[in-house]
Amino acid sequence: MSAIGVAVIGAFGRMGRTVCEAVDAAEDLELVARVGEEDDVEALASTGARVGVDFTVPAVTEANVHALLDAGLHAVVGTTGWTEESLGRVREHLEQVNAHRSEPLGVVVAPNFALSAVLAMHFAAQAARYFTSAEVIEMHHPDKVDAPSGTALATARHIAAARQEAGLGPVPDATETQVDGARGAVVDGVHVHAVRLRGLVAHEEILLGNPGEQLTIRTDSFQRDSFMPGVLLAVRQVLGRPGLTIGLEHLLDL
Ligand SMILES: NC(=O)C1=CN([C@@H]2O[C@H](COP(=O)(O)OP(=O)(O)OC[C@H]3O[C@@H](n4cnc5c(N)ncnc54)[C@H](O)[C@@H]3O)[C@@H](O)[C@H]2O)C=CC1
Ligand SMILES: O=C(O)C1=N[C@H](C(=O)O)C[C@H](O)C1
Repeated sequence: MSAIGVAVIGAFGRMGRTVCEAVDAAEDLELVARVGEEDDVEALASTGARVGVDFTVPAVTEANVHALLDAGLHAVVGTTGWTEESLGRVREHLEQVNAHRSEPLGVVVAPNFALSAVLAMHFAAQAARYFTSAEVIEMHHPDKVDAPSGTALATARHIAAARQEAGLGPVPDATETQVDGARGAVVDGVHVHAVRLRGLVAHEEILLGNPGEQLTIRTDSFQRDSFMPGVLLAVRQVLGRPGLTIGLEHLLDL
């Protein structure tokens, strides 16, 4: 069987370079294009690429995905910054293009491709209904442009959904006076704190508290290699997953 042609968008960034190496090293994949800021994503139609992998910046990732779909490519996206609205536009675009195609296109968007992070989010959502308090602390390298991290946003939203389903009320918090920002950002009622520190890569702690006890769930990516098994899994599976898939957990049957 011939190798799957892969184009990497954001190929000269931290994640893009690591993805290029991982694709190069995989026997069933062929790296056919490295796309930088000056390159045209729609031109990928003539490169033999079947899947485009996007690790760029929040400001451009949605436009890149639309351009990939217009060029007839599947997309795997790790870039953060997605909203319900931007995901909705991709869903609509997929419906339009797939109505005219014999091989329907798929898009996988995941805030984190590391197995430890995906499991941490999953376990946190499972545990959330048993705890009165829940807070998320994400810790990253200081070159990261967005805060809080996409992973922390997703974690907080999963926790909030689990709390709501279990009928839990707001987390207890008697804070009345504070320095602005001292309690972090509040995402669907869950406080999220962002640390930026030289030496870190990508880390997250989920703190769950009850009277007299605490559960801490922690994930650490010490190297960007940690994201690669998930990225390659998504590249291989997106070919058989028409439409929009949000989160690696769906590819892991969690
Ligand atoms: N889902 C996941 O598992 C992970 C997601 N990320 C996310 O991936 C994104 C990238 O992270 P890093 O690689 O650390 O950032 P980076 O800043 O090192 O790389 C971004 C690259 O995108 C390029 N770029 C910007 N606009 C472009 C365009 N229009 N076309 C092509 N390339 C363009 C930049 O020149 C740069 O080389 C961030 O949103 C980050 O949060 C990072 C690690 C893991
Ligand atoms: O920018 C990063 O480095 C990371 N970004 C993603 C996020 O915002 O969640 C994934 C991981 O945390 C690394």
